[in-house]
Amino acid sequence: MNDVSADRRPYVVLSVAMSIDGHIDDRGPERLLLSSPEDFDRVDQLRADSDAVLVGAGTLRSDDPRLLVASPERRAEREARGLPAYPLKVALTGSGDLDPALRFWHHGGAKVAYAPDTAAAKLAERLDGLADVVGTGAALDPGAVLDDLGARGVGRLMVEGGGAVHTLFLTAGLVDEIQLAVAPFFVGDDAAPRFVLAGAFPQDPRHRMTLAETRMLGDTALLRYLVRRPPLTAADRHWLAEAVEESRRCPPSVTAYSVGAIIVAEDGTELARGHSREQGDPAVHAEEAALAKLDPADPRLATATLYSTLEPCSRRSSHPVPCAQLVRASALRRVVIAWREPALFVADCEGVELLEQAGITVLECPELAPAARAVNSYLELG
Ligand SMILES: NC(=O)C1=CN([C@@H]2O[C@H](COP(=O)(O)OP(=O)(O)OC[C@H]3O[C@@H](n4cnc5c(N)ncnc54)[C@H](OP(=O)(O)O)[C@@H]3O)[C@@H](O)[C@H]2O)C=CC1
Ligand SMILES: Nc1c(N[C@@H]2O[C@H](COP(=O)(O)O)[C@@H](O)[C@H]2O)[nH]c(=O)[nH]c1=O
Repeated sequence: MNDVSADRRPYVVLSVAMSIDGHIDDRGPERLLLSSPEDFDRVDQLRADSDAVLVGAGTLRSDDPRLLVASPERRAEREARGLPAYPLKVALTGSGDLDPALRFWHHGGAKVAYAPDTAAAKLAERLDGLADVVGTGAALDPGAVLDDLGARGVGRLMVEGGGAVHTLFLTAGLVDEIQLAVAPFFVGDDAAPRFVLAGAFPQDPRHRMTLAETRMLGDTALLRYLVRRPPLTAADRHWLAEAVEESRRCPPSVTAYSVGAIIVAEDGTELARGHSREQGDPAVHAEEAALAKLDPADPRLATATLYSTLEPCSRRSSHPVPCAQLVRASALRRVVIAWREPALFVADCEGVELLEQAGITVLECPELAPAARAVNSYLELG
């Protein structure tokens, strides 16, 4: 194993589709289709957005999945960004008993398998170069898996299941986000596989997750939970609401968002604020305008928070440097946003991911998203 610290671990998104009664499959020989076509498309997008996709040995044996990015456009888009067409494929096994004939090993790009040390040597021999095989110590250790993936440059990991693997990562407190698709039917069989097994989950009645988003995908409901984010404070809500007020000052534009941003020191002092297109500059963004008013060496920035009504941009045509990069280049380490950027001007904004990859804490306040969005109701947001 590579010896690296936990701060290089990837952001972990757990994705699962379950029936209303919490099952992720039935007991039949075929894979049960729970997702709607629209939800399968979400899964494909999430794979394309990930650096690695991980499944457990149980899923490999029962479903024999190929675990690819199906869309040629998404693969081309990855390649245009300098990435391999397919994310790294990752398998977890306790026993090391994985058949080299499984389709997993023969499609897509690079593969890596993790197993306890006792099983790893046997598996490496059996796979004979089909995948990198890495021992994680005496047990199958998910933290060691994340350390090794981080050292391989994986910034964003998608965990696709099944139930034992979901339980392993969740009970270890290693999941950042859950994308839970709920299919509109019952399986009605106690013995069918469940989303999770019994276990001690850090998220219990006293530690509730943040429901960041609900989305209708055909007949399937997508629930997006932020799992291990510290809760927002009353001061965070106050300042974000103030940023929404600031966004109302933006000169109208049918080709750009109206955004407000405020930078607040740890002691609650407002340091700077800005809004889109302020002072007659048709291209300036709110975060950029606020940052420009501060000395980059201001020592208060390191413990300050940037409140922005919209996710900082990751690509832009207006100015050369996107706001997520400006924030990364500043001393700021904490960002609170109300609203993720919809796919209107940019297909896939990665502002939050870019910030998190730089170790910046990003918190979302879903209850202020409708207000931030309402200021932009003149745009065709879909
Ligand atoms: N609806 C959905 O979104 C999805 C559904 N599924 C379904 O999930 C089911 C499979 O789930 P499940 O059987 O739980 O299998 P998993 O895919 O979770 O893999 C379980 C295996 O991983 C290894 N493992 C996991 N945790 C540990 C641990 N703590 N210590 C040692 N080894 C560990 C073991 O491998 P080994 O056996 O080699 O020792 C274990 O058998 C299938 O029916 C599949 O269709 C799967 C993915 C998504
Ligand atoms: N049935 C089911 C899922 N099943 C999972 O999808 C994976 C196989 O993908 P592929 O290689 O593309 O065929 C595998 O892990 C399988 O268990 N996923 C979902 O999002 N929704 C669903 O309804």
